Amino acid sequence: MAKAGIERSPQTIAAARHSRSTLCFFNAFCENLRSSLVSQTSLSEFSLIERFFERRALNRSPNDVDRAVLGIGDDCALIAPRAGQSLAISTDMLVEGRHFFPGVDPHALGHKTLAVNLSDLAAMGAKPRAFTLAFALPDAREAWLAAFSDGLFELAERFDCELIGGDTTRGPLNLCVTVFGDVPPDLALRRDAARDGDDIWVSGTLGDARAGLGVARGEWSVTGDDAASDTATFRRALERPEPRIALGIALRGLARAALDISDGLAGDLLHILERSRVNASVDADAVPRSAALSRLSADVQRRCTLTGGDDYELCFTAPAATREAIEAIGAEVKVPVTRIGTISTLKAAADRPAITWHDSTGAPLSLTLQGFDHFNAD
Ligand SMILES: Nc1ncnc2c1ncn2[C@@H]1O[C@H](COP(=O)(O)OP(=O)(O)OP(=O)(O)O)[C@@H](O)[C@H]1O
Ligand SMILES: Cc1ncc(C[n+]2csc(CCOP(=O)(O)O)c2C)c(N)n1
Ligand SMILES: [Mg+2]
Repeated sequence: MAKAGIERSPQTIAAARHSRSTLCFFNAFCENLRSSLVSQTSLSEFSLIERFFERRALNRSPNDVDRAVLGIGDDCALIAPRAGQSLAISTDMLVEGRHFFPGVDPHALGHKTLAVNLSDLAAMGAKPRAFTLAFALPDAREAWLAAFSDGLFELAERFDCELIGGDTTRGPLNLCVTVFGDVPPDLALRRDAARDGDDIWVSGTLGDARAGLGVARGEWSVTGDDAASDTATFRRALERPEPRIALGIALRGLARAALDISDGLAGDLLHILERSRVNASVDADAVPRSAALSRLSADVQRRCTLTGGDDYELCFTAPAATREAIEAIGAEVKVPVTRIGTISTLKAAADRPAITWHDSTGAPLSLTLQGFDHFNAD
C-alpha cells in the first residue's frame, strides 16, 4: 500500500518557480513528473485511484458488518478475523505477455485478475471477503481504466469482496491481487488430505482455455459449422474464468483434498499427490470436455484437457461414500462434477507419487505429461 513519490500541490510548483534556492528541487520535480505515472494530459496517480478504485470500493452500505475496519486511504487496511474462522490468504499476479496478450479487452482483464485469485479461495472452501490490488501501468488511459475497473468490480460485487488497498505505479503492465477469505480451519480443503480409496473429481469442463490459447497462437484452427461459436467458447474460457466459490464452500466437510486447476490437471493433481503422499489412477477419456473441444482432434483434446492450464476448475478428492452427496451439491450449485479416477497408497513409503493414466476401456496409456511451468513453459 505504498504511495509513489509524486509531488501534487500546485502551490509547491509555484514556490519552486520563484526561488533560486529551490531551482534544483524544481528540476527534480520536472524530472519526477516526466517519469511519474501520469502524463500532463491524463489523470494523476491519486485521482486515478480515487476515481476508478476507491469510489467503487466504498460503494457499499456503511452499516455492512462484513466491511473492513479500515479500507483504502491509510498505510494499512484493518480487517478483524471472525470468531471461529481462519483467514485464507492468496496472491496471484498477471503479467502482460506471460498471462495475457497485449491489447486484451480490459474489461475481461479486470475480471480475470480477480477471478484467478477468487479461484484459490474456492479451492480452499473459503468465502471471499476482501482483496488488495497492486498494479503497474505503462500509462493512465481513462477508457482502459474504466473498462478494467468495471470488469474487476462486477466480479467483486457478485462475491461481496471488498477492495481494501493496493499499490499503483508506472511500469510494464502487471496486475497483482491478494485475496482474503474466511474458512473454519478444520473444514479448509487442503492439498494434503487425500486418502486411499478416495474418488477424484473435477468441476465443469477442462481444456477450453488451452484451446483458446492455441487458437490465438495459431497452433490449431477451428473449422466447421460451429467455428464461430466454438472460437467464442474457447476465448471466453481463456479470458473470463468463473471462480467456483459456491462449490468450494458446499464441499466443506465432504471433500478431502482440493485445488484449483491453473497449471493443468496433470501437474496440479500431482500437487495433491505429493502433499498427501498417495498415487492416482485417472481415466483420461472421463475428463470432461465441452462440445466445442470435442470437435477438435483427439490429440488436441488430450493435450488441452490433461495439460492445459488456465481452466480454474476445481479438482478434489472425496470418499466413495459421499458420491451421491457430491452429485447433489453439483446440481444445487449448477456446476457439473465428474468422477475421473481413484486415489491409492504408495507401494513403498519412499516412492515418488505418480498418476497412472488409462483410457475408457481400462487400457493403460503411456503419457508423459507436464503442467504449466513458467520456467519450462508450453
Ligand atoms: N515467491 C514466493 N514466496 C513464497 N511462497 C510462494 C512464492 N511463490 C509461490 N509461493 C507459494 O507456493 C505455493 C504454490 O504456489 P502457486 O503459485 O503454484 O499456487 P497455485 O495455487 O498452485 O497456482 P496459481 O499461482 O495458479 O494460483 C503456494 O503456497 C504459494 O503461496
Ligand atoms: C499470453 C499467454 N501466454 C500463456 C498463457 C498460459 N498461461 C500463462 S500462466 C498460466 C498458468 C497459471 O499462471 P500462474 O501459475 O502464474 O498462476 C498459463 C496456463 C496465457 N494465458 N496467456
Ligand atoms: Mg491454486
